[in-house]
Amino acid sequence: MNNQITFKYLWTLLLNKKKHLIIGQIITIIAILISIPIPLMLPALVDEVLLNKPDFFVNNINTLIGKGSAFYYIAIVTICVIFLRFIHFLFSAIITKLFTSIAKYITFKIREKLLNHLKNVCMNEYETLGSGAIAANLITDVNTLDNFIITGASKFIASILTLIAVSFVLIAIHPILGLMILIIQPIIMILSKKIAKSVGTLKKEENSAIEKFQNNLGEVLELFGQIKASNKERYFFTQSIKRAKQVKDTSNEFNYKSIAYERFSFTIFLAAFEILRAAGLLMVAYSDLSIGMMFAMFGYIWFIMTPVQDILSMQYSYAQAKAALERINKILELKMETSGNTLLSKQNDFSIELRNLFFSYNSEKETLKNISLKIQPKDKIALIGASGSGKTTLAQIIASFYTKNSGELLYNNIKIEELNKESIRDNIFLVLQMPILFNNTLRFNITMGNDKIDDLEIYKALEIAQLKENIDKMPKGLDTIVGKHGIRLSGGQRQRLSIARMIIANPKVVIFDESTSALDVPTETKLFDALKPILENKTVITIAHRLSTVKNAKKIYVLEEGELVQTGTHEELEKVEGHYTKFVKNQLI
Ligand SMILES: Nc1ncnc2c1ncn2[C@@H]1O[C@H](COP(=O)(O)OP(=O)(O)OP(=O)(O)O)[C@@H](O)[C@H]1O
Repeated sequence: MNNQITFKYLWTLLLNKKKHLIIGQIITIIAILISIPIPLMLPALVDEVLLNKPDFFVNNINTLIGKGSAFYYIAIVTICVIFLRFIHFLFSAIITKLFTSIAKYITFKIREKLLNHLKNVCMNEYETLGSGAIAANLITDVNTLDNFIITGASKFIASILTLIAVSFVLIAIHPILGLMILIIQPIIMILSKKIAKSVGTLKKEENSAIEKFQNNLGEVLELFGQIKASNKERYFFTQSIKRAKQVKDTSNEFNYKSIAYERFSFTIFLAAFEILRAAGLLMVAYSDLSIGMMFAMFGYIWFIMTPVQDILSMQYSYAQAKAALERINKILELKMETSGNTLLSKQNDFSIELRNLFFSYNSEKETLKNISLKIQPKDKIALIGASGSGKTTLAQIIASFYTKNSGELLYNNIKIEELNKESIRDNIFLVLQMPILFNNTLRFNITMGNDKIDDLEIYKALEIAQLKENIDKMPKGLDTIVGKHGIRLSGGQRQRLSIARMIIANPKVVIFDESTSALDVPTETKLFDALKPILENKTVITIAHRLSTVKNAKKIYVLEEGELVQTGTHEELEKVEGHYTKFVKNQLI
């Protein structure tokens, strides 16, 4: 799929920052050139000053500054080394700044692409992944890519260049010892990497055990009262103890083995270092390698550790990035909602018609089967049925949240496929039983962030929704923060807030999905009395379990296991023995 994020796509984004990239690479080369001679400079003085064999450094100091004592030469070279180290640091900081900005640009572009796709994804598709997985993709997986880009764009090339430059220096000083270092050192590091990998597996096992323990503990503590009430302490706490034991076992395994492996790997490195040191001494004894250059070569053994490590970790970082890309692309694979060009005007009333409509959330079960109905403008209809019969689903299909599987859905005799989805949702308001609120002010939740709506209008809506009194009592009034999901409001307050939101939105069609179930009967009656003039000119679809709420509807539809089984007025339906009469009898009981 060409919409996917591939390594090629990352490369294209990288090339958008070509200027930064080129400057970064040039500064990297300069920084490498500055750092390469550092391990060589002071050891060279062993030969030139201590063993009295003046060469490059002493000769140049003599010509440029003048002759002096051993202290004088050592001091000058030390100052130069320290100076070079600071300059190298300065360049490294610039490089980090440049490459970080490139990586952040790319990760921002990826997040932007994902969010732009997500905003147009179908609800049915969205639910296949769920908010948790999507959030993890957008945060953790994109961070993994960020890490890969920084490693790849800056460290990888720099490490290869450093290794090439050091190889030249080592082979120029002493080819045999140089080659030995260049071969043995990476082998040791590969070995340590392998050891680290097995420690990584143990760490994963420990993390998984901790996660299971944490989830179990969280649930047990949250449901402590429930567990006590059902006398199930022994069962639940035995489970928690079992999980705690798994944490003990895996942590124990990881802790001692990780320390042992770490020390083992360092010991192997030191052993190799000793072998190279011995080889160095032998080269001094049996070849033309000077003592000073031998020390310099030891310095380079430490020097190449970082670039070798960076190159080796590139493989790991690449594998991680590949896995992260696969997960990220799952978001981009979610099908987008299609939207037509025809607008459903807010000025004109419209009918809603369903013809042989089928819908399912998943392949296991059909939730709505062969639904056909027509709702005329300003109709007042009711939808009843047992719990799980598909009422909310039907309401959400009408409000165009979900996409039907087959059949037809028409607004004003225009097929949904031809209509602009935004214009449908602008005209249809679904008042839910459990409205989800933003953790923001009451004002924000009522206006949905539309600051053109003034407080006067909000208060009017609140008065109709029977919520004004409650809000007047709150010290911060409309500026009260409602908490996550509206936790600081009661269920009934949340429902009335959603009704106030509907009044402000002023749609053509209102669907009440058990939207007043948390209200007491007097408040509900007052609310619907106040709403009467507002609803008069609107199409109203009411989903309710109370007979009193549905009785006066112009038409009542009865749903049973996703099928429309009865249609008619209260009086008509009452006459035939069937689902509706059962519903009425249940109410009377
Ligand atoms: N998001 C979803 N994903 C998968 N299945 C769902 C989803 N929402 C509802 N269902 C299933 O679809 C069926 C119909 O659910 P729906 O909520 O439409 O019923 P309902 O008649 O409104 O029930 P209630 O009166 O209890 O609100 C149920 O079997 C339910 O489990």
